[in-house]
Amino acid sequence: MATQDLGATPAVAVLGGGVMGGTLVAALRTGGWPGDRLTVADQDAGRAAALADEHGARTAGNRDAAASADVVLLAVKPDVVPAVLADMAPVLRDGALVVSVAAGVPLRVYEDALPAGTPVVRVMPNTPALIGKGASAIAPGRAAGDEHLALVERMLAATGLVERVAEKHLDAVTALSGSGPAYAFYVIDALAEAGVLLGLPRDLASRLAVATVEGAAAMVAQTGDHPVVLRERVSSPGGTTVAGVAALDAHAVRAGLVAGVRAAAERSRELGAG
Ligand SMILES: NC(=O)C1=CN([C@@H]2O[C@H](COP(=O)(O)OP(=O)(O)OC[C@H]3O[C@@H](n4cnc5c(N)ncnc54)[C@H](OP(=O)(O)O)[C@@H]3O)[C@@H](O)[C@H]2O)C=CC1
Ligand SMILES: O=C(O)[C@@H]1CCC=N1
Repeated sequence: MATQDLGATPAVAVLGGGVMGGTLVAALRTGGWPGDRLTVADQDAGRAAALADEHGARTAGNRDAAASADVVLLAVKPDVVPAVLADMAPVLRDGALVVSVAAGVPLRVYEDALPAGTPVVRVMPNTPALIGKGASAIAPGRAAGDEHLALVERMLAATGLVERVAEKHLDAVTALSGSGPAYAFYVIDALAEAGVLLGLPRDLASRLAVATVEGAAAMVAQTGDHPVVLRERVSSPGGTTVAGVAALDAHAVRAGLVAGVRAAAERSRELGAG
């Protein structure tokens, strides 16, 4: 199989212009990817056109987009992946890289459907990628080398943290950071609602909840201290925080979060089973 010139700016086709496809198109453009090296396809042509217009990209159908791309980025739902692969396999350029963000779908599904030797990289991003605060993990298929991982990292340069992992970790990554923003939004909403319950104006409660979660996350990142150590520093003996944390424990909030992440990982495995 020929090798694409991955050193220049490869032509990228994004198949699926929904939440994550749109996020990645925006991140590519923010990272300096030229609009004329981006093609967007979606089964809803109007959605593809709106996304392409917003970012100065082109549109095409799945097949045409894939046929002219050096990198085909799949951002369709997991159950749609097999049909999209079957459609694009005959037209894929020699050496083209296939990247997919679909939750759960194993690398072997792509490798079995595409021409032998096609390099495939799975990515599990999350929605804060839109503002450069994302957390993504990338895992290579059998034919994907360091140059392909480096290219995917280049594509994700404007999204935030990118970690290389083995595929066996992707269900856990999906459950933790892929779905994770939803848990954080859930916590922020609950904290703000509790403030309202205690009589704070809603907008004030919301600003305090957001700043508190943002500040706590930044403190873990910047100090490198373990969250337990930082929690102890907030907790004066006999004070308000130990009373609050004891109530969280009594309501099994920690166990609930662990159960939530485990349930999401299980669902990721189910999605992969087809
Ligand atoms: N949202 C997130 O936070 C994350 C999502 N992902 C993954 O990203 C993928 C997309 O998810 P998300 O963006 O949320 O979903 P969306 O439903 O927002 O986007 C999927 C898009 O693909 C379109 N589509 C459906 N069938 C086809 C087809 N055959 N060819 C081209 N486009 C098609 C859909 O159109 P229509 O709506 O008409 O069906 C829709 O516009 C999933 O595999 C998911 O696992 C990964 C990490 C995080
Ligand atoms: O909910 C989902 O299935 C996708 C994958 C991770 C985040 N959203």
